[in-house]
Amino acid sequence: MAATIIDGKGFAATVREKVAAHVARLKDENGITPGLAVVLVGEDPASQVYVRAKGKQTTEVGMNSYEHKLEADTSEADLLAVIDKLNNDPTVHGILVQLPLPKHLNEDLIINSVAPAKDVDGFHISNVGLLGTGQKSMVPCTPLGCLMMLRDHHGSLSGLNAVVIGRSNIVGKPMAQLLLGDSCTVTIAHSRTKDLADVVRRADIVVAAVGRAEMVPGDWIKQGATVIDVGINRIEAPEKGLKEDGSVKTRLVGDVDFVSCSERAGAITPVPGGVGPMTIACLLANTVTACCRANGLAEPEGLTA
Ligand SMILES: NC(=O)C1=CN([C@@H]2O[C@H](COP(=O)(O)OP(=O)(O)OC[C@H]3O[C@@H](n4cnc5c(N)ncnc54)[C@H](OP(=O)(O)O)[C@@H]3O)[C@@H](O)[C@H]2O)C=CC1
Ligand SMILES: Nc1nc(=O)c2c([nH]1)NC[C@@H]1CN(c3ccc(C(=O)N[C@@H](CCC(=O)O)C(=O)O)cc3)C=[N+]21
Repeated sequence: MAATIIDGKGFAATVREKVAAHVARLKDENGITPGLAVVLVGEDPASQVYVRAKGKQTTEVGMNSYEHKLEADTSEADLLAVIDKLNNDPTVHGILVQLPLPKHLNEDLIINSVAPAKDVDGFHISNVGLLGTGQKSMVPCTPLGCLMMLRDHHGSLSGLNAVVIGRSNIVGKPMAQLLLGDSCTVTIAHSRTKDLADVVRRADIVVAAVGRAEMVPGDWIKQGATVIDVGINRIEAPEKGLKEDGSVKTRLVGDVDFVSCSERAGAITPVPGGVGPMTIACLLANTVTACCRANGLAEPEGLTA
């Protein structure tokens, strides 16, 4: 049986509609417009694409978008000063510092300088601790988007075996916390895991967040399992021909081999059009949530974990 393809792009559009409706209400009833500030240091081309997409979608749902583009050689002190200004700006409800940062900047220090209440990425140690102890927090956007799709597909996740491949602070670890919060039996696999194939074969839910193109083959997937593919990998696609500069054209693939995995899975997210669009939609959702909390107002329903 061919798997159901989980339409992340469509789901994300629904999330954005809910966000837009809540933003409209905040404006009408409270005279407040939520604002999201994105800070980009340097000129990484992939980061520029994401930041542009975030800015566009932020304004489309009726929120204010503020972009701060800083030179690649910006000093730590100057970056901290920008963040401090945003922390104290009442028109800014969410702050996102685009990662990765240039090597000379201390990523942990920068992340922890964002006011936790405005940390719409959910990366601040305070939010990490709140999530880990089951308290109300800002939840990282990518895992939140994955959780929303899983809940929508399964209803309850209680008692299911979930395997998360990858243990990064931005995807793997918070994903595992959220699945545990929904009463899955959670295994976190990583580069030192023995017999990864065996571990994955036991999973009712597989979340792949590794960063290795198509590394999960279909024969690792238990019949009927749900596969969430977080990976975004650009690979050469000679079948598409050459670019103007003579180099080979590229295409995006995930961390799972979509063709063989979709033969065994019950449901699977595609790349592109799966987790990626949900990540940005959840960023907007977190910004509205942060704005409501900052103003002591009721939060939108169904947009948090
Ligand atoms: N769709 C979206 O919105 C987003 C997509 N991404 C994508 O998700 C992927 C993962 O991102 P991120 O978490 O930041 O990546 P990291 O590089 O921070 O982490 C990768 C993880 O994969 C593990 N790993 C590496 N090789 C193997 C292997 N052979 N077998 C098992 N585990 C392995 C690493 O293990 P170890 O810890 O032992 O080194 C590590 O824990 C990337 O493709 C990224 O582009 C990321 C964020 C958002
Ligand atoms: N502070 C911070 N927070 C992040 O959330 C963050 C970050 N830094 N750095 C980079 C990663 C990556 N990330 C993606 C967001 C959207 C898509 C996305 O929309 N992808 C489209 C395709 C886009 C394309 O065509 O290139 C899709 O999968 O359909 C992908 C990846 C957020 N990240």
